[in-house]
Amino acid sequence: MAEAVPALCAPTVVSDFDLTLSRFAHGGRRCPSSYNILDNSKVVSEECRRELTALFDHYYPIETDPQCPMEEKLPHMVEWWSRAHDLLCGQRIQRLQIAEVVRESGAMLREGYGAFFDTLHCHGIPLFIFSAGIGDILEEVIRQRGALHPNTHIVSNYMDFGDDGLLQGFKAPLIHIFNKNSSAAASYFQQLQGRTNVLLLGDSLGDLSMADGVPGVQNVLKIGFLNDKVEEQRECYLDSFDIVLERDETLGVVNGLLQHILCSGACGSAQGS
Ligand SMILES: Nc1ccn([C@@H]2O[C@H](COP(=O)(O)O)[C@@H](O)[C@H]2O)c(=O)n1
Repeated sequence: MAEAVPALCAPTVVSDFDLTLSRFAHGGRRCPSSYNILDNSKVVSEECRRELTALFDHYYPIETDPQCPMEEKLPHMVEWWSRAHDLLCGQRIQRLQIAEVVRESGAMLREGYGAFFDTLHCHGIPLFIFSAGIGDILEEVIRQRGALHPNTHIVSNYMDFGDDGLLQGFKAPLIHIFNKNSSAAASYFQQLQGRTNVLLLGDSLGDLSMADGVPGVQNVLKIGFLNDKVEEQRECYLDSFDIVLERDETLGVVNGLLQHILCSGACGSAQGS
């Protein structure tokens, strides 16, 4: 294991999962989000899949409408997540089926994910994944790629299984695309006290608030993956993120930045700063 970089020099990484650490597209086809992995699996009936697709077709355009203010989108997002959870809970999904569902899915992490997860682990840099997806699914995606290390902490929508092993609900609080902030992550944020630099990775404007509430933070470098509706959303993304990566399916820029930061951090500590 490489030497841990002093906390003051090293950043904390706060990242979204779906379509940020996971790919948006591959070979011209869209890759599944953690919800899509479950929706498209054999543990969901055809009828339920049709209903979930209808929800996606109705709500996704609202989620990504650059003309619609966030406050107006909010009730629609709560409605989408709640209706999808109700449908999934009617499917008799077993805890033991999750690993197989992920194995049989087309889930893909962005190119360069191995270097990304390993670098953070080796240098003792906390990785906080804040996702409005399904925690059990995304955690399994990372685990199956051998990239789930103890420096990773995930806050997401985790499934609640009953004593019979069947999905009976989702644990509170419900995390949707526009409520990712300290209210859902306050206790974990306390552990980050003293780390003043944050590298924030996201693909949605809702991801911009993910590091709000980390105590004592001085610098947040915001990197945005602009995957979809690129022309319509470019201006807004450029105004909101420090770096915007258009249709970039890799973690190359992030890995390059990490190397640079770690190199300067190590130099700084050698000079006693
Ligand atoms: N029933 C649903 C609800 C949400 N989604 C998509 O999942 C993404 C999860 O959000 P992240 O914060 O992890 O990026 C979001 O972009 C929704 O479009 C879904 O597919 N089905």
